[in-house]
Amino acid sequence: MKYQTYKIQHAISPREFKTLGTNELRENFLMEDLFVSDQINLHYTHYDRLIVGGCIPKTKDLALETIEPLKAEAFLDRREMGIINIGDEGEVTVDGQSFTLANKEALYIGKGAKIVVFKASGSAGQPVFYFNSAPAHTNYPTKKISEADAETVVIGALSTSNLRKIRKLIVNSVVKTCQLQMGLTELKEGSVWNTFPVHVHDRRMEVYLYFDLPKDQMVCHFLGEPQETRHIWMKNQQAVLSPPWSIHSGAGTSNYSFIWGMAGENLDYGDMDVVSPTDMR
Ligand SMILES: O=C[C@H](O)[C@@H](O)CC(=O)C(=O)O
Ligand SMILES: [Zn+2]
Repeated sequence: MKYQTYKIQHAISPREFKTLGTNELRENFLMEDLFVSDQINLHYTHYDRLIVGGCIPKTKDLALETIEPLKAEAFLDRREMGIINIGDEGEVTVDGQSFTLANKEALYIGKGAKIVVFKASGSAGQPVFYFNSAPAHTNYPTKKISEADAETVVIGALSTSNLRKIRKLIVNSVVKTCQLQMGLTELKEGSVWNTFPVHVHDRRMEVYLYFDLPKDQMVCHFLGEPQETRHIWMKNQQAVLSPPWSIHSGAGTSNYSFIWGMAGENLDYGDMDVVSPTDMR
């Protein structure tokens, strides 16, 4: 398929992780060019087989095609998927049913959906769709999740530069999901640290997409075991993988938002092993 690309991301062990230099770290964890006009770009990861994707349907509709590694007729034959729009209002169709997604709205698509189409923007504003897909054991109904449907919490404080609002969009208290969980966190102006104090959850992998980062600003993302950390400098609209054994946290040169997505063992959002800041290395 000309407008669709995919890349395989192999799993890295903690032992191998320690030996990686800057370029190898970036190659194995950073997804730099997810969003290209009129293209669907996918990363098939070997962390819980989560697929990370992005697309900007500008001049043509982009139908999500199966990819060879799935050995499946349709992309979602054995998978579920969550889409979040980080651009202007746009439309996605699932087997002919249309869903309008405003900025920061989500769509859960259940296993077995045959045809998913990201509709061209035409002359309206430009939607930018980000999505995660994980293997699924059963079919749950496709459902749109708006901000009003989400479970929202405000945590952190301005005094510790980590005041942020977490919008849990695809979690089991909001929508039936097999293993995929997704949500969106917005840092308040003046706050730069996400997910601090840090945590790991060896039961689940995670992926972050940073967005709404002002021009020329960067996020320094931290990963690795809590006592063996590394960093990756990231630009707006780039995503980064977090193996189950890794922390996932970042500090920006301004405030920003990010989408988190997880797959793995359980659906308990709060199941995290928190690390004391003074134990970090
Ligand atoms: O396991 C959960 C994820 O790491 C995120 O939801 C954390 C987050 O959004 C935050 O603290 O800002
Ligand atoms: Zn986490």
